[in-house]
Amino acid sequence: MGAYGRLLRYVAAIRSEVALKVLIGVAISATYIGQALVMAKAVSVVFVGGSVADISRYLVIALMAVFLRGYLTRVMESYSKVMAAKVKNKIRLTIFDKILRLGPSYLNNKRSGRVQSLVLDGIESLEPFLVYYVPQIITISITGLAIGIYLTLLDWVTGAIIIVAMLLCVIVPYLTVPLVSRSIVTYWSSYAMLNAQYVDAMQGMTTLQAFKASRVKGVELADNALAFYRQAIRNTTFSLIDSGLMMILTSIAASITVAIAAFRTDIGIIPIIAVSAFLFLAVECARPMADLNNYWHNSFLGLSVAKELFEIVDKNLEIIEKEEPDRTSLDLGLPSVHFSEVIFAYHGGGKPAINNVTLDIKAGETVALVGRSGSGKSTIVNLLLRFYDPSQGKILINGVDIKDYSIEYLQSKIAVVFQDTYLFQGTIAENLRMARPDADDNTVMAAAKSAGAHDFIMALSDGYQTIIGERGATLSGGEKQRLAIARAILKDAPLLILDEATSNVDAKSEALIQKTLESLTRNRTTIIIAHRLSTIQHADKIYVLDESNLAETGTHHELLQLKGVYADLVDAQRRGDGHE
Ligand SMILES: Nc1ncnc2c1ncn2[C@@H]1O[C@H](COP(=O)(O)OP(=O)(O)OP(=O)(O)O)[C@@H](O)[C@H]1O
Repeated sequence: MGAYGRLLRYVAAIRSEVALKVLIGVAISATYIGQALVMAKAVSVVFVGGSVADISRYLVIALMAVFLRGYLTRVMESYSKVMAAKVKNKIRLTIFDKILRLGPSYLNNKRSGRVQSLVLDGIESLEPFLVYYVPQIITISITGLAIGIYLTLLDWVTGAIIIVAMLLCVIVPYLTVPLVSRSIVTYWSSYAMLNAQYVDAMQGMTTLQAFKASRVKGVELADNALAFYRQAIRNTTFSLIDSGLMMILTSIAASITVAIAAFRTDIGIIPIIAVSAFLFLAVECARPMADLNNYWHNSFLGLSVAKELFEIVDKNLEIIEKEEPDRTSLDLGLPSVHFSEVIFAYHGGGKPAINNVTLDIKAGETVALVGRSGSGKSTIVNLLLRFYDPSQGKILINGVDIKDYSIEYLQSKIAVVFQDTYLFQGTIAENLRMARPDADDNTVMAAAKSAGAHDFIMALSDGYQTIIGERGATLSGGEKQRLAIARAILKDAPLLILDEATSNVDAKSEALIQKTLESLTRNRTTIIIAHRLSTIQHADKIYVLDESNLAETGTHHELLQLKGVYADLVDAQRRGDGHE
């Protein structure tokens, strides 16, 4: 089914609202038709020399129709907004849910500005089609049919001309679809590209300024804005030509109708009142047609965006959940983790990010993963969280393949402190409660205290209610990391992953956090990824990765004695020439 047909399914989801809107639309048309008929009557009364009282009566009825229409139009407009909010919300939820299920691997290859344009502006542009065009075409079918039948009964020749003209008005705009849609697709692409570049420039503002590249980026943005402007003008031109053609077509049809009706009256086939009826009703047929054409043009952007939206809806999930997934085996004591000859390569990544890696982490152990940058440590975490599935090999937790677990259940049992802490626009308390929404204030505060975050939070203007900017823009790297640790403490999951957990904090905070982490790891199975090798000397086991392969395994002392990769890393760190 094409994008149009699929969009209609969303209209079906709000069918009662559409039905009510059509009803109001028909009522509005009825006021137009009523007014036209009354005016026709008034004009014919003038011709036969009727009294002023008669004419005034008709004019009063016409005036009442005008007021009633004004009221109904207002009701319909506000109702349209409610409908629009409902249907757009429904589509946004569907897309958002799908993107979440597609997971990080999907977004890795996308520009965030592009996805943002699609989900926000793209869905916004569906409103004219879903909320205006579709109800209008149903309304026109009903009222057009009624007027057509009425006029055909008055005079079938003139009535037939009006019906043919109305059909042409619906069909003709479709003939320009190939031309206009090409132009709109280009328009949308240049808009999405401009948006993506803008978001990119905003996010990388500090880098641009540090490298004095703001001007170059500004010129690039200006060029793209110009291209977008040109495309917008081209679209408007197409739209105006099309609307102009429609206006000419409807005017010609109305004039021919009235001329033929006048001629047939003159030769005595139809009465004079019929000419007046044709005169006014022909105009009433043209008006909703012009509206329809308008809605059609406004719908075009949405219709081209819809294809892109449905590409997301149709995208196959790479991470598929089992039909009746396991939701219990992770509750059986502390988890053990086993990687069995796991191989994994990212899409477009070329060589495997981890190659034939076997790990054996016993329940309650604290193990460390170390290795040079790019050796595959974070990839192991990504696989454990099922952001990706291994190309070969198996990952077992508590002896069960992680593919057999419900993804939500699996992820609820793992607390991670990522290298790059993501904080959302909102209060500190809200950001912490993400880990456990039902946590009361005391529990939130206790977690922050344990993570060494309480003091700096209290020093902020509104304490836990302080709003932190997007991505925690108003906090230092170390502060963000302590909030991330507090989140992990709040989550209270049996498997804890600390990815470079203390890399962003000063020596004093690090000592404090180390103490917290020691108590935190006591009743958990913990995987620590650390470049500061001093912090993992007491780990039960250290796995050393080297160029995607597992190079060495052992305790700190055993590995030092091996005088291999680990000993080199420790040596390099001692000499103070960086982490590697
Ligand atoms: N999303 C991705 N797409 C493609 N390749 C990736 C992706 N993420 C990581 N890689 C590649 O996979 C390899 C392993 O990366 P990984 O992030 O696991 O290393 P790491 O040991 O955690 O490095 P670091 O200590 O610098 O964080 C690297 O070669 C990296 O370039």
